[in-house]
Amino acid sequence: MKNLDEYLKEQSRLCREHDYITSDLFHEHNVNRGLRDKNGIGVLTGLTSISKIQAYKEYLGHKVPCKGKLFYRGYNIVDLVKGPIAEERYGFEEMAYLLIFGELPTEEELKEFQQVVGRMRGLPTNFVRDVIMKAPGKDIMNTMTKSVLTLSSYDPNASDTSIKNVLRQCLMLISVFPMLAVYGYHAYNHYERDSSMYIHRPNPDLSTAENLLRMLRPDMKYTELEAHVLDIALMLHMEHGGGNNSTFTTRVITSAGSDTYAVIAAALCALKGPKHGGANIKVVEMMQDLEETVKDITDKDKIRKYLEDIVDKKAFDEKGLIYGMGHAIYSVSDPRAEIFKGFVKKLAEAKGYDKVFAMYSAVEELAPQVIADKRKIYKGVSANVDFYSGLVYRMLDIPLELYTPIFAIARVVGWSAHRIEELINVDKIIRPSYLSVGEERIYKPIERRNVIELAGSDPSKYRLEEHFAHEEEE
Ligand SMILES: CC(=O)SCCNC(=O)CCNC(=O)[C@H](O)C(C)(C)COP(=O)(O)OP(=O)(O)OC[C@H]1O[C@@H](n2cnc3c(N)ncnc32)[C@H](O)[C@@H]1OP(=O)(O)O
Ligand SMILES: O=C([O-])CC(=O)C(=O)O
Repeated sequence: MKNLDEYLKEQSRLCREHDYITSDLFHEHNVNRGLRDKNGIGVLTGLTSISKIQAYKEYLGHKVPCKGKLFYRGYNIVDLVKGPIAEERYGFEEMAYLLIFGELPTEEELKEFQQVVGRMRGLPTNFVRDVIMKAPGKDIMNTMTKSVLTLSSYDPNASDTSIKNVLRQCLMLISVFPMLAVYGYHAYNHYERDSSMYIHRPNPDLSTAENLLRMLRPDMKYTELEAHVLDIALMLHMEHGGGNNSTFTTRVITSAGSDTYAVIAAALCALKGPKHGGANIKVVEMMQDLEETVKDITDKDKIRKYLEDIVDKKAFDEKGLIYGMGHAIYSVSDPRAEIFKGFVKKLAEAKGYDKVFAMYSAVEELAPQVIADKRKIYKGVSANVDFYSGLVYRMLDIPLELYTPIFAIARVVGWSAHRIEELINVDKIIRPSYLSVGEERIYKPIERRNVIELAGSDPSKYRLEEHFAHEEEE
């Protein structure tokens, strides 16, 4: 009897042998891997009016990469972020109203919406004790998924997919996501890391960003600046079209008729992947590893060498990826990374993080060159939204474990809008096709499976005759 490790090693070889499909076959059958062509343009699978991403422009009859632009319900994200900053108010709730209901709210509509969200920001009796505190773990995205699925048990109308009911469920989830994330972190911090635990209740009169900091900090204190920075980060992460991995997951599972809890739990599982929202944790870990490896973080040659080692799968997690770089759609730039960079610079200066900021800037400059040297680049690579977000959270003293959950606290709004749009417009299950490139084989009884066919005999003919004989008998 082999030990489990040996068994798994051998059996994995079988998986690789039988599952490997050569790149030529994808090419031959015109299959766009990852549902995208080489230019990064996705296979068209749906229509949406929730947001628009522009990464190409027409030039002399050709599509050429351009600076990225993002629109929520037709409004440029740059203007949407600038508005609340200029008017010194929090923008997350306003953007949520816009994304879900399709128009900017009036003052009264916004106030009413804020009250609804504030009122819904409560968990069922003993939910924190009975669910969140049980089996806590470092992976807060998994903790949140568990909590979302368990919330369905407390909802007598869990499987009702009418728009009114789904809207209620979505608004409730948007409201409680900060609690699921922060309390999940406190449970982990206490039970796994032996720190003190405190559970602060949210204040219904405060914004999502303020509540998040209030519940996170032991003394419930935060500065206006900190809450506004977090609010901007939330606004930038709320929505990104129907095709991003977690939103597409939302649409796929919605199309199967599943309930809101199942759909949002699945979207969380998609978002946490290190190639998607989980990249924000990876960026910070990679930068820490860079600092430790390179020592002198002002030496650009050493930084370049480190990045080359990453792409050659010799450094960091040996996956060959420089996290926070590259995007499925954007090429020249991601507008959100640019907005982030602007205020990260100011915050870094104010908080004494100048050197760290310079290191990020160096990676931002060098990584596209290194990737272009070592990979086949068709559309260009630049910093994405996950590149600077971790540095912002670090400067806000937010623990690493909460970086991807913060992304989820924002993106649950986009998922909700897409779930509702899918329910309103489409009643077809999403079911693309896969071409089978495997051969048909004739069943062989178990006692004959290790019989070696005689030299000179044609095993396929032999099996075929046997097959027909079997059919005749029937
Ligand atoms: C919120 C978000 O989801 S934003 C994205 C967050 N993810 C990350 O930051 C992880 C790092 N980045 C990546 O893994 C990728 O850039 C993705 C998954 C985002 C997009 O991947 P793709 O669509 O395949 O990118 P693209 O088509 O531009 O890739 C072209 C080539 O550059 C490589 N490449 C792209 N980004 C990177 C990167 N960050 N590091 C190393 N190589 C990269 C690809 O592997 C590919 O090379 P290959 O054809 O030799 O395998
Ligand atoms: O669109 C994508 O592929 C990734 C994503 O969610 C984002 O950039 O916000």
